[in-house]
Amino acid sequence: MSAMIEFQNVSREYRTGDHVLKALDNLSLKIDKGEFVVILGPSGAGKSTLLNLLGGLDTATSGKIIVDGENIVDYGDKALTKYRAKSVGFIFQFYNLIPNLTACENVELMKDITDIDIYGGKILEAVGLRGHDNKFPAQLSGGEQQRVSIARALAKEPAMLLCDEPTGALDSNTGVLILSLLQNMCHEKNTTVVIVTHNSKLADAADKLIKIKNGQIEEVTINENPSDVNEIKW
Ligand SMILES: Nc1ncnc2c1ncn2[C@@H]1O[C@H](COP(=O)(O)OP(=O)(O)OP(=O)(O)O)[C@@H](O)[C@H]1O
Repeated sequence: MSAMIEFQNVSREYRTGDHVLKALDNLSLKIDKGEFVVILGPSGAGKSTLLNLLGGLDTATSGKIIVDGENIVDYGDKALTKYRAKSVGFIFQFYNLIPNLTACENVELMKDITDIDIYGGKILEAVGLRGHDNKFPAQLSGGEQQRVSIARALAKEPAMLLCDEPTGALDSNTGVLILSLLQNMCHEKNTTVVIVTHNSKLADAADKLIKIKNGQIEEVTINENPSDVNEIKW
């Protein structure tokens, strides 16, 4: 497998007065195309910072982030916007749904940035939201809104899906349904999936487990026989 993503000596510093906090400290890692990657680490370790840098939502202080052969740290605003729109699907805890569009319309919005046919109702059904197509975000629960945002991220079939605690607001059955969908995207569409979580049980399902501590890599484990998400005892 080719290394689709490579962090080379990446640091992200935050300065407050004389104090410099290194959210990421000279971190290097590789992620292959189509890998199901789980990132674990204590609170404040730098997990979200890593995901934000990879998604082009934040800029590294130093180092290179190579994606498909290009260093995205060098991208200007226009190239970054295109990168985020075309290559990356975000599944974050904030939903960012458009309030005056229905669930189905929120998903089908992705038609504007992709060439693939998108049938909102079908994707909503896959995330367990059959029959909710015509509801507006305010008529849905927090977990349902999160599933609409997940459906929206899946709809554009991006090369990579970046997920920050994707099941945080969901009950355990729905959480497994979503994780299973993500694992299937990896296996069937060769999507690279990177999940930041506090749930260490997900480690068994990962092709690659990356543990982060104090902005640095603590351990990388390759799992030769990852479990199916549905087989894990949650
Ligand atoms: N905008 C910011 N300004 C200053 N410090 C920040 C900023 N964003 C993050 N940090 C600091 O960077 C460090 C890493 O934060 P990050 O959010 O990446 O951690 P995390 O591993 O995702 O934590 P959690 O599991 O609690 O979400 C923390 O010490 C945090 O306080």
